[in-house]
Amino acid sequence: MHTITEVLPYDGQARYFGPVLSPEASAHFQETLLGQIVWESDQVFIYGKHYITKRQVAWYGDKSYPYTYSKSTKRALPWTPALLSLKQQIEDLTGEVYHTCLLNLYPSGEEGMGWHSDDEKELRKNGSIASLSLGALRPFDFKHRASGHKVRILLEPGSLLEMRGTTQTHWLHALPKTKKVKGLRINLTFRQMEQG
Ligand SMILES: O=C(O)CCC(=O)C(=O)O
Ligand SMILES: [Fe+2]
Repeated sequence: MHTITEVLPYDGQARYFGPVLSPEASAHFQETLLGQIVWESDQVFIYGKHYITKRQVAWYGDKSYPYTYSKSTKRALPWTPALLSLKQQIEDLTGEVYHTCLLNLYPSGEEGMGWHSDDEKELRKNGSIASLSLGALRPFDFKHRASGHKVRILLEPGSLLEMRGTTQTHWLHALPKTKKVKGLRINLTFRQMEQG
């Protein structure tokens, strides 16, 4: 069984399960996803300037759900067998059902993700988001919107973090850049849609 650690002190729940995949299974899924997922570069706008990131993204789901970010809309691709297998394992662990998955590929520690919350209107309000990490170990930060309180955790290879309840309302999260990490990391966030 997994020892689940609650990482937020108040105003939401973020449950860290630790590694839920063996190193062998993690390596297998990492290779499969690298080869089979349709990865695309992300676009960001910073102070009105347009940048193409080295981070790559992909969007999969039960149906062709639209997903809008950085002013562009993508449609979810159908699940691959590897994604369905991971989705099933994660649903068994969390007791939730997910409709979509956003994948992020960080080639090294030089790529990260800035402060945000996953509170788009397409997502179920106060739903569950299950974040599975493959590859390099990376720190992951939470910041409370009102108090500024910060919490840092380490996302181990093969680990699962579930954010639920009012987490997205009260807390921001980020994947900080770090020069210390040379290896690649893949993150999968399984999400519940409002129209799921
Ligand atoms: O890579 C991560 O761990 C974070 C990804 C994330 O926050 C997101 O996709 O919304
Ligand atoms: Fe996020």
